[in-house]
Amino acid sequence: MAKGNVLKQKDKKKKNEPSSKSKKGKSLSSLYAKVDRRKAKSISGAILLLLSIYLFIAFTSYLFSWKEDQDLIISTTFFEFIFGSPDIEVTNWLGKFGAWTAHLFMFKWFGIASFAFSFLLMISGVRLLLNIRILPLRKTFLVTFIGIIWFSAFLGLMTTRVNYLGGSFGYATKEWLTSVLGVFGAILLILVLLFVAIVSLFNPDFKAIFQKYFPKKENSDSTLADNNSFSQEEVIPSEKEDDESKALEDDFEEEEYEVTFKDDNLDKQSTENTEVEEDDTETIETPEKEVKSDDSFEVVERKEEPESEIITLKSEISEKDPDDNEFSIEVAKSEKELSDKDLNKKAEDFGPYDPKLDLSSYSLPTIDLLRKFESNQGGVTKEELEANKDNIVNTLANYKIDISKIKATIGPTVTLYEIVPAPGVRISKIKNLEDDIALSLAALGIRIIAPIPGKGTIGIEVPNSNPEIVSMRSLIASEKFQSSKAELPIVLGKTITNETFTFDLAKMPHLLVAGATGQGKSVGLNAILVSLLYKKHPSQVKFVLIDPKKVELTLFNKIERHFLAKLPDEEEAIITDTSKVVNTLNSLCIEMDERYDLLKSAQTRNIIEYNNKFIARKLNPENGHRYMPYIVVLIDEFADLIMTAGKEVEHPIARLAQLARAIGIHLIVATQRPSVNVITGMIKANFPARIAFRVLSKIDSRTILDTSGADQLIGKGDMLISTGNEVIRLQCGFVDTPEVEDICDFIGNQRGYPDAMMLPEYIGEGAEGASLDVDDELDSKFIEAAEIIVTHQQGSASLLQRKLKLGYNRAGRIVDQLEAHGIIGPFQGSKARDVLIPTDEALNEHLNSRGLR
Ligand SMILES: Nc1ncnc2c1ncn2[C@@H]1O[C@H](COP(=O)(O)OP(=O)(O)OP(=O)(O)O)[C@@H](O)[C@H]1O
Repeated sequence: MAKGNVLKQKDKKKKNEPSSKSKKGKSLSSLYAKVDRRKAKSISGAILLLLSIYLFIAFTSYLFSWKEDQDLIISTTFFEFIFGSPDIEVTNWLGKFGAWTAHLFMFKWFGIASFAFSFLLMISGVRLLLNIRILPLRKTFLVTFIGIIWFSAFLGLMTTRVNYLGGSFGYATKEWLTSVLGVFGAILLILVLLFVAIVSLFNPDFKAIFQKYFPKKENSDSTLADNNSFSQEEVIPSEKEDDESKALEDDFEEEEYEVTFKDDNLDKQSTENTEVEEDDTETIETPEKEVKSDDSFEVVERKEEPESEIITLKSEISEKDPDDNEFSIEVAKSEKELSDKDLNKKAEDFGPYDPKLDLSSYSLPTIDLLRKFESNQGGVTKEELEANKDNIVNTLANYKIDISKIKATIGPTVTLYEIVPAPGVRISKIKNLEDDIALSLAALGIRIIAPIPGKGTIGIEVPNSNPEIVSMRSLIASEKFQSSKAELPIVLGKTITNETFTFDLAKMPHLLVAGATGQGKSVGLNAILVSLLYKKHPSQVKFVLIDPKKVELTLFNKIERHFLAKLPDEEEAIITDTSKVVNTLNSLCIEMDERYDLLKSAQTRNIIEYNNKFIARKLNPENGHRYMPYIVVLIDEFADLIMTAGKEVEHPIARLAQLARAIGIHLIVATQRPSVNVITGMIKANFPARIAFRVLSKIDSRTILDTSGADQLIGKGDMLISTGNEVIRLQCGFVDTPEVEDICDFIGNQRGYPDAMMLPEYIGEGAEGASLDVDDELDSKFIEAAEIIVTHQQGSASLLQRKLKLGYNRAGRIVDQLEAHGIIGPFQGSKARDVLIPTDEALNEHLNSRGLR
């Protein structure tokens, strides 16, 4: 900040105090700003809605009244018609203006397609007035405008003169098109345009549609349908094949591509074999041919062993046509090429996996949800600077410390006076005078940094008498944050040299936050969450929020379906109950272990490499691979947890803190009471990055930062952050509860996932159901699980996890129970277990005979 800007008039000062009295004024002004914005939105929304209704009625009425009104409108000008003789009587329900508007839209412009304008006004109005998002606006406008033009042109073709069907536009288009292309050509062009528009806007799967309405005979199954398919769903039925190939080769990539180009093989095979058919009628293996001629044979083969069938086909071709060497070689060649080239081509054709696709219309919160603090710019007057400087110099002079230079850097809440001592002055001498200097400056929160690392000067931080609020808005809008390429970018505040302070949580990799009550800890935590919400898509990061105080984080409930993760079967995503905290932390440990397994099987070292590989479609989801969002675990009031659950909490936290960095789980642990029995050695050792708001004693400061200083902060967001090697003083960005609420509303009102992200299930030792065993009570989902296993003929726990949305442990237990009841075979290493019951009917009988139903 330029010095000129900083030196503010004293009379402005009072307004800048964020607390108590002035807080009221501030929140009022921001309230006005908000109310004004809302008002403007509501008013324009209401106007659009009314316009929409007006147009709709005018257009509808026009359909009945156009004959009577048209003469009146055409025979005169607009002004004469509207303002001229009151004797002119129109039939339109909305009078002259209604008649004229409808005439304009329906007759002069686009005909009956003009109704779409009313529709567009309606969805815009509802969006502004009620903040309800019926449809994505941009796409709807695009589609509707194209639709209007097309319809008008299409209906124009049907008419012989200008009328309300296609309007003048439709008629003119028809005239021109028919003169250029003739009637038939014009119709053809219009239909082609429709097709092009549909394909480019919606890209429908014509094959699927065709199959839906003209299903193949039960036997023809997937031969042709699968030709182009590479989607995850469609690969699912072939799980059994996967399992077999798993046994052969652990390499998931190859497996995936086998599934992929298998289909193309069939395609190619079919064309090639059709040629065979011409030459040699003996080659009955032609898939297409077989579909037609011998359905049952083909189906059995295809359903159960499509892959091995391909192999059979290959060998049969080469074996059965030994004379036709040329032809055989051709087949072999093309297959080799497929196995190498198609592999890459498929991935290229299909494009990389896009984790955001499920919520592709998601938009990041807009900056206007955050408040401006323009009228609250704090600052330091020249007199204040002079007075402080004189005080420092005099105090030091009293102790016979000479200084050769002094320089002031003004920050948002603190001014840093940098002193260059005269030669021969011992630094420790100045440091020891900390309290005396503070006394003579009559200010709280003096901090002496002797020396400032890397500068060779001694710093004395003196709080400004009129601290400035650092608005979250200014931080989020800062270029530094916006251009940040960090995985988990966080903007926390401004340094005392007024630089925006950003960091990457993924690199920290965990944060310990401490501060006495009322010093800005909750605001700081909100600032961290808000930073992530302003940068990340719901598919990229999930929060686990633990809030024993029960009130601090409730606002974030609204973004449950977008950003939160929770235990299965839990109603509330935000955890307030200590016993559930233990389960959640242990569940996170399970998630961590699972992620490590996945990383290992993908031969990657960390989440970034893993996700990149997944995005490049080199990992097969059928083998349990999935895109991994980062998980940020935020624990507010850690002391409470340690007091109630002790080691039970400490142990999983220490484990996560030690191991979770590579797999994208990051902890933020906050506490009011930074005593050694809360922040134990084990916790401390694993949290190199620590934040301290003001604490009450030097001891507390040492407990958190390993150095004093936090006890001398001035509160209200004044903080120190230690990243292991240096301690930086920051003024934390201020984000108020209504702002957080607005942001959560903004996100919550958008389309979300069906549910919060499910963490793996963890059942603690003493918890209900822990003793559930094969011999004991069956799991409530046992029957459902058995049915799924038998229907899919695949005995795998991951299938159950997916289909029944179960945690890892519970699915594992159900699998054990299924084995005990003879429904699936024993564990076979990497291969899926055998399913011992062939059909649903057999399963029914089996369950009945054992009295399980
Ligand atoms: N960064 C900031 N800038 C300006 N004022 C702040 C800032 N942070 C906090 N404050 C002021 O301090 C008050 C208390 O902050 P906050 O609620 O975050 O404290 P806390 O440490 O979380 O307290 P507790 O632990 O009791 O919840 C806020 O209402 C606000 O007026």
